[in-house]
Amino acid sequence: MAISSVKIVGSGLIGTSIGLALSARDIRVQMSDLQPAAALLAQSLVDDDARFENNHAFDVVVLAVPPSAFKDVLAQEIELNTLSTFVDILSIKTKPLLDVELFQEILPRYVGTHPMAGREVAGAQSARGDLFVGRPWIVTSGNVVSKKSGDLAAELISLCGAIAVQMDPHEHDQAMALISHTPQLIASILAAQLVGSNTKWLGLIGQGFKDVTRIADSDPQLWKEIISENAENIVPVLSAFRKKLESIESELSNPSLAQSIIESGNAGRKLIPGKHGSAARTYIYLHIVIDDKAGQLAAIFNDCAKADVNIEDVSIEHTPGQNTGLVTLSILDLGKAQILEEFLRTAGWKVHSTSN
Ligand SMILES: NC(=O)C1=CN([C@@H]2O[C@H](COP(=O)(O)OP(=O)(O)OC[C@H]3O[C@@H](n4cnc5c(N)ncnc54)[C@H](O)[C@@H]3O)[C@@H](O)[C@H]2O)C=CC1
Ligand SMILES: O=C(O)C(=O)Cc1ccc(O)cc1
Repeated sequence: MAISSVKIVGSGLIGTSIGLALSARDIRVQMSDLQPAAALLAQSLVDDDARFENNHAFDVVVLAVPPSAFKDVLAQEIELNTLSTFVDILSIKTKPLLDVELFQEILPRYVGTHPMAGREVAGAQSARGDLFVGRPWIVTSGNVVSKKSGDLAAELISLCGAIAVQMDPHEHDQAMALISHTPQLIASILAAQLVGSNTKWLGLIGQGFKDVTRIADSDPQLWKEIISENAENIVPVLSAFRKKLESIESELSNPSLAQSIIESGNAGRKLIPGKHGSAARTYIYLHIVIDDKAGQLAAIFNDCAKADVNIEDVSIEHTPGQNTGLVTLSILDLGKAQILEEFLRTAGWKVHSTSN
């Protein structure tokens, strides 16, 4: 392993999550931030015992700041770290590259990246060491990067448990417009429709609305930067969306049109890859009705281990006050799912299977 120490500039959600992941793999980490309180909190969470000399040569310096702070932080860190590899994790890639290109001499030591994992809540207090596990982590720097720096960035991504995906910066920004930035805008606009609406109706809101609008809780200060800096790529996606809305507006009373809208959505959802960013998979779901008492979940997992069947995912539905709950296990292999279903049924569980 080549990385032994890392400096992380920006002790917020992403910087601290990277720090936690690295520290768990015995990498020494220094957290830093414009706000001393943020840096102190992050350092306590990540690696309270870390002590570095003033002129310590970090293997990697991670720039985990908002886009607006990027250029100044980069200039400052280049001065301080004459040998380090620099890795940024900004959500946009074309504009920051122009800033990096002002420092031609560091291009071989500079790797632009973007972890495709995050949360709608900011700050070190929201960080999670497992945030990146199994997630794609885009790398947008190409041939100009030295082998050493490329390898260090790849190692950092791997230590965080993520999967590196190579991409051109322009293509990255176009892709983000479709899969991240326009959805953020639409979720925000949808949630904003609630403002001033009937409070009795608000009390009826269920999980569907919450699922679709979770990211409407995102940080306006960060997103004003991401959206405005990628406006060029977002506008065509938004226009196509607007045209679609206009085309269906006058015809919604037509049941077959309404059906085709929902069917197109079903088709789009099926295209979303499953675990590890691979192609969409077909899962077998085992639904287990459980009694509302302590230890049920542990007992199910215990039986899964006894049956030697790998569980890809698990979800729990439970209504407070109701004396039953529903645990759903996702299994990839049909044969294994059948073995587990039989095993659990014999062990006394109420099991029902479905597939997607
Ligand atoms: N929030 C998310 O889900 C994701 C965010 N990103 C990117 O990560 C970067 C950071 O975002 P978050 O961690 O969510 O934000 P955050 O607000 O949680 O953390 C940013 C931190 O940077 C610090 N900072 C600001 N200016 C600074 C400066 N000049 N010097 C040192 N520190 C400075 C702030 O004080 C704050 O602690 C952004 O560029 C964002 O695009 C990437 C993937 C996901
Ligand atoms: O909260 C979520 O699910 C996200 O998808 C967060 C996110 C925000 C910004 C990014 O650049 C990448 C991921």
